[in-house]
Amino acid sequence: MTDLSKSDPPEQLDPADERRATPTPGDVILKATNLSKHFGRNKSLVKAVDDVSFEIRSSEITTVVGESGSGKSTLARLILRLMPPTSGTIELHGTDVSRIKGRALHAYWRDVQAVFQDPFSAFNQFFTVRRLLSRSKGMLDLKGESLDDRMKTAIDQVGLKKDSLDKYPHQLSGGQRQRVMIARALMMRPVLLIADEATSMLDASLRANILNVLTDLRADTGLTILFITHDIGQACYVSDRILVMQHGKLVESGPTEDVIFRPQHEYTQQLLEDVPRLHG
Ligand SMILES: Nc1ncnc2c1ncn2[C@@H]1O[C@H](COP(=O)(O)OP(=O)(O)OP(=O)(O)O)[C@@H](O)[C@H]1O
Repeated sequence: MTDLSKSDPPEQLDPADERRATPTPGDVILKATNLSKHFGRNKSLVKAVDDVSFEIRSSEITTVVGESGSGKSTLARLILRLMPPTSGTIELHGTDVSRIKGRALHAYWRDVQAVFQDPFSAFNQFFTVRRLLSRSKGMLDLKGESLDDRMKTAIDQVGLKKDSLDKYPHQLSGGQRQRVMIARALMMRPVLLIADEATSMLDASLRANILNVLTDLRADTGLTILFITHDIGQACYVSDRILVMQHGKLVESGPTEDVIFRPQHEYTQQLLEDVPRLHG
């Protein structure tokens, strides 16, 4: 019989790691405070993101909605840390990540993954899905799991069959390719998945399909998602919370029900007028 009193004490987790490992649904995992990104100067100054504050909660789908040019993609790029903010902060699990560099930034890029509009550009037409997914091997923290198992889990989570791994891009539909891109992101076991206009290049039926993949992931795995769209109808379909952006400003935010059925800001009301059936 093992003498438990003599066994090694359990490894102590850093409090931040502990929160990461077991986030409670609804906990704030990412917090943006007075975040701004300005381009140009003087007369050509563009305030793409202008003093924006919000929180993203664990196991929720938060959607940023706004018309073209409202600053959605710039906000996504800031959160992805593809560029530094002009001012303001981004905290992940309470740690300021707005200006991190080097290894810390690489670790952050594992935690915060993204899928973009165009599921075609990332594919090399001569590579199978397996080869495409294997390319992220160097960035993965497999924790003893085999690469093959990690790939199969991810493919399964997005509702693709295992034989998809041996397919070439031309053998997949646009929707299937976008699922592969989501699987590639999931292989990193991200804390947050950003889907930036991830359905825009798909036709209506495939669009619904991808939205369902996202809502299923949230329901089945507790994944936290930041969904970015110009379409308030899609925002209503998938979101727990909605953030409405206009000219770089956050003009309204709240639980989906409140924003959709009791919009306070004129701009939100205007966006909703374009979706009469939904509003009715
Ligand atoms: N690198 C840049 N240099 C200068 N201006 C930029 C840059 N990136 C974005 N902008 C400007 O910032 C504003 C917001 O752009 P952004 O792409 O974030 O909006 P968006 O809501 O995502 O629009 P879309 O849906 O059309 O992509 C626009 O006026 C855009 O021209």
